[in-house]
Amino acid sequence: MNRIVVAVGIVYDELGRLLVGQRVVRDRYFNKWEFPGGKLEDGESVEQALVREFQEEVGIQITASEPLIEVNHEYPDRSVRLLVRTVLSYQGQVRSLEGQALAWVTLDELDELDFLQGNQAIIDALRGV
Ligand SMILES: Nc1nc2c([nH]c(=O)n2[C@H]2C[C@H](O)[C@@H](COP(=O)(O)OP(=O)(O)OP(=O)(O)O)O2)c(=O)[nH]1
Ligand SMILES: [Mg+2]
Repeated sequence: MNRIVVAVGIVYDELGRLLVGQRVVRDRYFNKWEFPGGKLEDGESVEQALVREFQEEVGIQITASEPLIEVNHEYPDRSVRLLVRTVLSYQGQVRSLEGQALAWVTLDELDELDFLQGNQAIIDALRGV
C-alpha cells in the first residue's frame, strides 16, 4: 500500500499552548484530535501543503516553519507518513473554517484528549521524551 504523505503543523500561542483540532464527522477517524494539516497534493512540497492546509482549515497564513519530526504510522486501512513542522511565524487570526472544534492546550493537557494513534510519537517529541 502506498504511504499517504501528510503535512502537519505545530503552532504555539504567546502562552506556549499548542493548537489542536478535532476531526469532524465527515472525516475518517472522526472526533479524534489532531494537529492541523493534511495530505500533500501532486507536485506540492511539504511547506506548500502546510501553508494551503492552514489557510483552508484555520485561516492563518504561515510565513515560516521548520522540521520537527517525521513519523510513519500504520492504521488498519492505510499507512501514513507525517511530516511534522513547527510553525515559526504566521499572519492572521486562528478560526475554525471547517466546523471543527479548535483548542489551545498545554503539553500536560494533551493527555486528556483522544488523539489519533499516529500522534503519540509527535507528542513524545514535543515533550522532549
Ligand atoms: N492533519 C493531521 N493528520 C493526521 C495527524 N495524525 C495522523 O495520523 N494524521 C493522518 C490522518 C489522515 O489519514 C491523514 C490526514 O489526511 P486528511 O485529514 O487530509 O484527509 P483524510 O485522509 O482524513 O481524508 P480522506 O482520505 O477521507 O479524503 O493523516 C495529525 O496530527 N494531523
Ligand atoms: Mg486535514
